Amino acid sequence: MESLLKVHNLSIKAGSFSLNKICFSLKANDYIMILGPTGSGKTILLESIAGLRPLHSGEIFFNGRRITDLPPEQRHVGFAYQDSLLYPFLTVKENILFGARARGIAVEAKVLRRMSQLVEIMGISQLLERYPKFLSGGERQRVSLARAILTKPPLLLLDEPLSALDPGTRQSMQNLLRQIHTTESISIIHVTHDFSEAIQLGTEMIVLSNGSIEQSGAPLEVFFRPVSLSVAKFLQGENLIKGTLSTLNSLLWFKPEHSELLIGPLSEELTPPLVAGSNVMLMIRSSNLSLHQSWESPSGCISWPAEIEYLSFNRTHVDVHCKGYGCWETSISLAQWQNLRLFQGDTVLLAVRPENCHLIVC
Ligand SMILES: Nc1ncnc2c1ncn2[C@@H]1O[C@H](COP(=O)(O)OP(=O)(O)OP(=O)(O)O)[C@@H](O)[C@H]1O
Repeated sequence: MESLLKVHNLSIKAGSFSLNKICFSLKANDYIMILGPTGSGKTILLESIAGLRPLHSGEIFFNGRRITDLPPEQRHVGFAYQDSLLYPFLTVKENILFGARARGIAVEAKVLRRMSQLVEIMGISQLLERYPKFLSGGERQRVSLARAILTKPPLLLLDEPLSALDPGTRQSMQNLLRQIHTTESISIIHVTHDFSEAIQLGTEMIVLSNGSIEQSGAPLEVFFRPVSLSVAKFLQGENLIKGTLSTLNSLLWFKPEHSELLIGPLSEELTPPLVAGSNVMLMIRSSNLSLHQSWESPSGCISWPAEIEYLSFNRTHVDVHCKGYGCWETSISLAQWQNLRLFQGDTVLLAVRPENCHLIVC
């Protein structure tokens, strides 16, 4: 499929910070989530696509047309800023209609009808005559979002658009974004710090670090298979264990540092570039590590004994922290815990399927 947006070798300098040779493309109907530590260049990247930052080098194409030097108003992208940036001397209604007014369509019945529907869904219909300084942070964010999506731009750029919302309002705004993405064919690039938001909404994910793309791909692929330790840590990878690879019976096994345990044999698909003696980090997502009271290893799994160090109870599940050949974290549902009745000091069997042992080269 043709790319709607193509960013090629984009570099930007801002003081001592630089965004380095960013390349990615977005197909019509993609929903790209951009994540990265604070200061990694997420906002600068969005601003450069919107035409608000001059490029140091590189090119941007939109619908096959080079837009690198086009001013923002000729790019037809919607932009909702992290800090809303509403016009202080305009009311909420005038702010929402601002882009439509610039295009001479603010008085059209269908535009006014869409505005009424949006403000109703967003819970801000009672605020239309207010000025921005009399709005809460969450209200300002919703006004900014309404302004960005009113004219159905083919590309929508969102910079942490839901960060100031309470969980309930955030969920309904996520539903709205999913709906406009699918039913109105609006492609979206969305910056967030919230990984669960990225999984719920994104079809693609880009992780930025120090101004470069560190990893991109389907959100769950990046979640379960981070390419580097920094991506794994940023995405709160659990069960990150340092060790080396060893050979046993011509197959590769993982040996945790300071431990006699051999975890394996590892799935051959995961290890082709790796050889015995390689220093690696093993990562097992806690959702892939199961816990058993019987000593029989579940079929097809690698297993080892461990002692429960402590349990941490949540509303729906219990995090179980164990020690045995390393420190391990897994979680079980509250209902499971009620059946198993596990306590601190109990010995259990931990098990994982070989294909869920993800290796990161150190
Ligand atoms: N005009 C400027 N002059 C100098 N440095 C700048 C300028 N604009 C941005 N920066 C710096 O560039 C870096 C990247 O900024 P950016 O706002 O893109 O980060 P971010 O990833 O969006 O961060 P956050 O998650 O905190 O919003 C930061 O260190 C910022 O201080």
